[in-house]
Amino acid sequence: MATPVTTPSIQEVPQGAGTAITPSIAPARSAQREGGNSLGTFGVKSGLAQMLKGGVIMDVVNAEQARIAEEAGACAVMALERVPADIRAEGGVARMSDPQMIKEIVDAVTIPVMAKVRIGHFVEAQILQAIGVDYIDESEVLTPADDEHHINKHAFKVPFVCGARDLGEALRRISEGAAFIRSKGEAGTGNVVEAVRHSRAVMSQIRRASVMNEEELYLFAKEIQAPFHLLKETARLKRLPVVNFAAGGIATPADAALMMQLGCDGVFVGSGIFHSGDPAKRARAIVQAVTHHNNAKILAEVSENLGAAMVGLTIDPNIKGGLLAKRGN
Ligand SMILES: O=C(CO)[C@H](O)[C@H](O)COP(=O)(O)O
Repeated sequence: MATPVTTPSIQEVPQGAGTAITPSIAPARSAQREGGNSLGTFGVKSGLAQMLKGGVIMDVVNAEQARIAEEAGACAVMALERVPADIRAEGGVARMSDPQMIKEIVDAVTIPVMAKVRIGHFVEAQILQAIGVDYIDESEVLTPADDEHHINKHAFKVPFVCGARDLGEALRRISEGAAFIRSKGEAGTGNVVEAVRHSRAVMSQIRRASVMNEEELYLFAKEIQAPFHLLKETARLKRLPVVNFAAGGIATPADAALMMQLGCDGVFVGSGIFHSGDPAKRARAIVQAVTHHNNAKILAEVSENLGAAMVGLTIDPNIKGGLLAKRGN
């Protein structure tokens, strides 16, 4: 398990959710696996996610890659059969990965293991919870199973991560029980522009909300289709009430540092590492870049001689595989 990086700071949680407490990550994982029933509150789930702050979460498709990620300093891995660039290139229906393959990755590392389910596919989520993954990503990278409903994430003990393009989308996911938000970006492109767009959108809407009075907040909640109580809490905190990572298209140490300087709490890197010339070196460099995101000298050092970066794609409406970020709303 990862060494805790921060102490959970969220004191107020979504209506109907449990009480925030300071969690210990290891008992939470073992209790989840043993089917314990006392760890499912929103406070615990969002508190566990706080421990990943300042870290890099890397997509891995086998135990060997998971070990490389852990040695490079990843704070967690995302276990999946195909990284987004391959899902995009190969097409077809992308589903939850084989539980056996996920279990091999869980057994290979000591850091938390995440795995993806299709949007709305609550049975895939039941399966991942049963095999003891640490976090579930209800992800637009997989083919949606339900084009109207997301999973009721309050019904699960395991914390969920969800993607968002703006503040309204982020708060709708939190109201469904997401304990961790990430930008959608445009996964599998190696192009950071959409992650920048989505993270800037969330942050500028939070800045606007933070100076509104209550009447204005009611109107803004209607405009962005966000639950009022969550918008009010976000305005008070001047940040999302859960951790907010960047994801989708991050391929270089400079991309990762850019997202951190824009105010993200950490980054996901999928295709960018294991589709590059020297995955171990790039993985270490991206971890260093996130840690030292404000130090241009260190950023220059870690950016040297990394070998080939993944080939990037221009994002246009005819992009192969379509725009993944448009899935789910
Ligand atoms: O869905 C994800 C985060 O949960 C992916 O891990 C992430 O978006 C990867 O994208 P990319 O391959 O562009 O880095």
